[in-house]
Amino acid sequence: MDPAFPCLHVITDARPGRAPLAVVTAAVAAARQLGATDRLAIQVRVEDDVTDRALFELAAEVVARCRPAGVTCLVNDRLHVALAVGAEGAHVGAEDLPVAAARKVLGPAGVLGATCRDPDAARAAVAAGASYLGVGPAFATVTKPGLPAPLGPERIGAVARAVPGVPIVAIGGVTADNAAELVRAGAAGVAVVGAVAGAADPGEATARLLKVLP
Ligand SMILES: Cc1ncc(COP(=O)(O)OP(=O)(O)O)c(N)n1
Ligand SMILES: Cc1ncsc1CCOP(=O)(O)O
Ligand SMILES: [Mg+2]
Repeated sequence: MDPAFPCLHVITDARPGRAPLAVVTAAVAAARQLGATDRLAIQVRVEDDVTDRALFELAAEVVARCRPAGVTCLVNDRLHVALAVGAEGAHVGAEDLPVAAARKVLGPAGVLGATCRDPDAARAAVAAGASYLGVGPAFATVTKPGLPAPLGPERIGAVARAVPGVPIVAIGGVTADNAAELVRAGAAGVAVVGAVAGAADPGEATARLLKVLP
């Protein structure tokens, strides 16, 4: 697996009342303080009713904070915005462009994540051009409604074994207290919303996660 692949994906929470840019600034600063900016990715994720213009403006500000620090920036769902802001890549799921189409839009060099929940879907997504896989929900989460039952570490490990060498990013209910269990099961890293965006001190929360990840 690529040692440079970020093991911590902090996903923005742009719901009303949240402060995504303050969280991103704190997370990048925490990673910089640990000399771990190459282990951090920021995924810009907004609710579906947010306009492309609003997402573009947010993502451009995130890239402006990530690029100088060497932090990877990914954009959720909307490939055209990822390209427009010069992000390293994007993440797609079942309601987004199919992986092969997303790869075509992104080009061969982009980082393309795909959501999977089982070994067959994982093999198909990698064959279609996914660079890494987001697998979950690992544990119960209230951040995203309507998800299937949690997979747990074992089933996330089964997905990882199906696609050797492809980074598996576990997502859903992940915290600094359960992240190491997911890595032991086979995940290359984790993605979080609430554990950082909902923390009283997002920088400290980022540091705690980086300290328990490979
Ligand atoms: C790292 C990572 N894994 C999974 C997801 C979920 O993406 P998706 O299935 O497209 O759902 P939305 O995030 O669009 O609601 C993710 N964003 N990141
Ligand atoms: C977008 C998404 N996809 C699967 S779980 C999830 C939300 C994860 O949020 P949290 O880290 O707060 O559980
Ligand atoms: Mg999506």
